[in-house]
Amino acid sequence: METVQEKPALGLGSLVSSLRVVYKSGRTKELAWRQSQLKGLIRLLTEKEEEIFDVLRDDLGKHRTESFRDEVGVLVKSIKYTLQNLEKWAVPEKAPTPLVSFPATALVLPEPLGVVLIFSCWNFPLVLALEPLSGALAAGNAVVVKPSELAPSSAAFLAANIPRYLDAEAVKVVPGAPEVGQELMEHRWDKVLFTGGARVGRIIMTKAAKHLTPVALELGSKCPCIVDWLDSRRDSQVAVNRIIGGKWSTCAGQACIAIDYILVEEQFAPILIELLKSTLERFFTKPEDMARIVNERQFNRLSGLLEDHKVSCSIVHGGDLDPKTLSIEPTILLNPPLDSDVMTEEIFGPLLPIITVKKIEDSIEFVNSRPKPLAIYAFTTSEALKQQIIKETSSGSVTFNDAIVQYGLESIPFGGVGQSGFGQYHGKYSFEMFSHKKAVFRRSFLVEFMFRYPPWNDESKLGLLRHVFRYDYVSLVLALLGLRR
Ligand SMILES: NC(=O)C1=CN([C@@H]2O[C@H](COP(=O)(O)OP(=O)(O)OC[C@H]3O[C@@H](n4cnc5c(N)ncnc54)[C@H](O)[C@@H]3O)[C@@H](O)[C@H]2O)C=CC1
Ligand SMILES: CCCCCC(=O)O
Repeated sequence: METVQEKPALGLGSLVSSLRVVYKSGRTKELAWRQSQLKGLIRLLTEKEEEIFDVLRDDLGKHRTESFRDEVGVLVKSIKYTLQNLEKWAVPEKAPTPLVSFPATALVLPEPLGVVLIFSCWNFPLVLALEPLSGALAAGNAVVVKPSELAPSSAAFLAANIPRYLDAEAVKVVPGAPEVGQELMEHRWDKVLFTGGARVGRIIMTKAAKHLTPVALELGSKCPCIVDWLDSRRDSQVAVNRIIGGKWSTCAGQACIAIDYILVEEQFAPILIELLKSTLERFFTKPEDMARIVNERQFNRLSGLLEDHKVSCSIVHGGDLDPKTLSIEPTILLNPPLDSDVMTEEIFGPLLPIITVKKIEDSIEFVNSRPKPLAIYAFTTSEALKQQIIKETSSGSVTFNDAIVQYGLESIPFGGVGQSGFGQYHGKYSFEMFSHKKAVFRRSFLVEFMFRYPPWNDESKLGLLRHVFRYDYVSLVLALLGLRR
């Protein structure tokens, strides 16, 4: 039988082995342990709030208010929701049993997977590590978290504080370069959750295949925002507020569920652009009102998207870039070429192309002609258009008349579909992502249906089986009494 040869480790093999020993002790399975870990996370987030604001400012230039909204606040709310519901989620579900197995009982028992690995991304370095971590702990696993090296202050914060607030033997933070991630993937895990780009996602899947390790991939995409004409001036302003919130106000658009581009009927584009411009001027009055670009590589990638002359000619607002501060002002493009990189690659930054269509319904074909996105947004009061979008498009989620805030719902799953990823988490979905649903079936010796066994010497057993599988109790009893075949 082929054995997977583990390559020489960066000393991580002993880390994985130690976690398996801790998991085998059984303590992570205890409900009290799980609850204590969740309470530890809440303490970490509340007691260290100021330090968290500092590291998010260091890594991404996020204002403390934005950091509370998108990371600390949303995390504490989510973990409290898990704590409130964990006991209920952990209870086995009873399942009905068929007549053929009478008498019997069946249930579905959630059990932890074992030792799991979480890769988080740099743009929301706390929430993308601790949201899945909370689910893995709630499910009773031992966990390794590999934060991104592109948010070094946040990674260092997690490495220093997770052992102080959680069970340091059962929860490990392994910061470091991609090579550390490569090395971690040489080992067998009971589940890997990867958040990041498709390029690395493929590497993760390839390495996981050696050990048949189940993987969840939370990847990126181009999230469209369909903007229908809104009769009310107030609704139009609210829509523009929320479009800005779903783009520039959330990590400067460096978000997997940020609005990537807008689709709008051509006659309404000028009105929309003017409203966007006036609102941007009110929202962003000083540099710290918007996060910066994470690093020079991403800055150069984004400025490269504007270098194409046909694209730069399509700029109708913004376009200023400052390599010294890695900041790019909110930029709006009107009908850049559809074959340009800005319309074919995930933007993941503060550039917003507006594409005009003849009829708003044409947006659906436009969206469907591209890979399935993580999120679709549509601002409309037309129920018909909403139903058409729900029925005729496919995406990780669809949000009407807002953007990005769907991330804050613990009650609905978060995750991609198709090339935007697979595996869903948040709330109970996080618990389920890191649980195995074990079927438990109990039979009695009391009743034995001999007609389930050979010798098949006549058709009578077939007749009885027919009655049993049809739940035809009367025919079964009459047949057993010899009064019917
Ligand atoms: N679906 C979601 O929840 C999210 C998706 N994303 C997506 O992530 C992308 C941005 O992330 P990127 O800068 O591409 O990060 P990345 O994909 O390069 O890195 C992500 C993580 O993988 C690790 N890593 C990098 N190379 C590795 C390797 N060869 N082996 C093992 N681990 C490795 C990194 O250290 C980091 O922890 C965008 O496409 C964005 O849409 C970002 C945030 C959330
Ligand atoms: C608001 C928090 C969003 C986190 C996931 C993302 O869009 O990258």
